[in-house]
Amino acid sequence: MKKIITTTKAPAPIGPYNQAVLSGNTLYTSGQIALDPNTGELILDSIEIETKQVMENMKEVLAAAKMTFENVVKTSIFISDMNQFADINKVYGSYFNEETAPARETVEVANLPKFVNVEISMIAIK
Ligand SMILES: C=C(N)C(=O)O
Repeated sequence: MKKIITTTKAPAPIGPYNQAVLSGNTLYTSGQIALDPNTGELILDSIEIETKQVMENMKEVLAAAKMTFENVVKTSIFISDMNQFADINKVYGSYFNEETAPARETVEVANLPKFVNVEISMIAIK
């Protein structure tokens, strides 16, 4: 069974995808970028602020499926510049307990939608 998860508290999709899909007990989220859900504007003031907006968006997507970051088992981080790895890590890490942090990969890519600097997707289990 596939249940589409949507919330107005996170940015609306900017393409042919949903914010998240629940299959059984497993939630697959789309990648979040630093769009402000209220204005539709990008929040790119600094890499820290951008990463925080991504994580806040993701928090709302998880909440729409009645989950929290504690439910997350795997994340994928796409970044435009590996030199920003440490700053992104600092903000990202503040959302998780170090002992129970999810598995993840971080990859540098040539470009991201709307030319943002960071996009994060997650898999969570109920
Ligand atoms: C922002 C996205 N998740 C996308 O364009 O796929």
